[in-house]
Amino acid sequence: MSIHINAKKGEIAPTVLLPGDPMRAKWIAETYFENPTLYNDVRGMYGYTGTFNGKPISVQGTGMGAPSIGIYAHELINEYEVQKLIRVGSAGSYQKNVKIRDIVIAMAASSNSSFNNLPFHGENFAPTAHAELFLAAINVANEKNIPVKAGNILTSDVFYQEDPDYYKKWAKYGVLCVEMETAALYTLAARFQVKALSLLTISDSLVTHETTTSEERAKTFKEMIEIALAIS
Ligand SMILES: O=P(O)(O)O[C@H]1O[C@H](CO)[C@@H](O)[C@H]1O
Ligand SMILES: O=c1cc[nH]c(=O)[nH]1
Repeated sequence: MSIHINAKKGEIAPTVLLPGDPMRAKWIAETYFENPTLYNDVRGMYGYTGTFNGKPISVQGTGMGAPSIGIYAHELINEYEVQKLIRVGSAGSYQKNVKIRDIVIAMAASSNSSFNNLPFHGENFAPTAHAELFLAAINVANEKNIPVKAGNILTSDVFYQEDPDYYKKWAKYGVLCVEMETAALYTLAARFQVKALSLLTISDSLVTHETTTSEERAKTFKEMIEIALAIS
């Protein structure tokens, strides 16, 4: 057992899918896993292990923001020897051509979070996807005819920005969308030499102010989960 996960050693698979929402973890386990077993309910942050096509796989809710995913990723890697961490999240679009329901694969994660500033003392570490996982995800998307966009994203500590135009400075540099965890995940994966990738589905747009219903989100999350499972 670790501080935030009450699983025994060996109960978590070497590959873990990481949604922010613990209810999405439950949905993924119950929809896609064979024989899912709940291994964690500490703080309601559900974690399940099952198999997919006979291969062990886990899914663990991470909560929202860099500090929260930082705790779960750290414990999964260091206490449970997880080797492959695949975030399956939602994000807000920063570009006109990144539309709601689109899937974005995060090549890199810019950030306004202090998560990376603290260890690097103000110098800049560039958090990037694991190249092998990134290429595998692009190949699966092509094989399955699932359109995806890939590029730089923003990991933000703030969901409700005071300035409604805040997004524009990032958009100008080609940043595709905003979410709240990937930079921390990629940095920890680099630190502990494991593989990480973030797959994101656009749930709303900062540009057009469109949003998706929960039903629509579940439907498009399906394609993102299909990619994640295929590279797991
Ligand atoms: O849908 P999830 O994975 O939680 O991701 C996004 O949604 C949350 C904000 O609503 C943040 O965690 C953000 O990163
Ligand atoms: O962090 C997030 C996630 C979805 N939509 C946003 O606007 N921000």
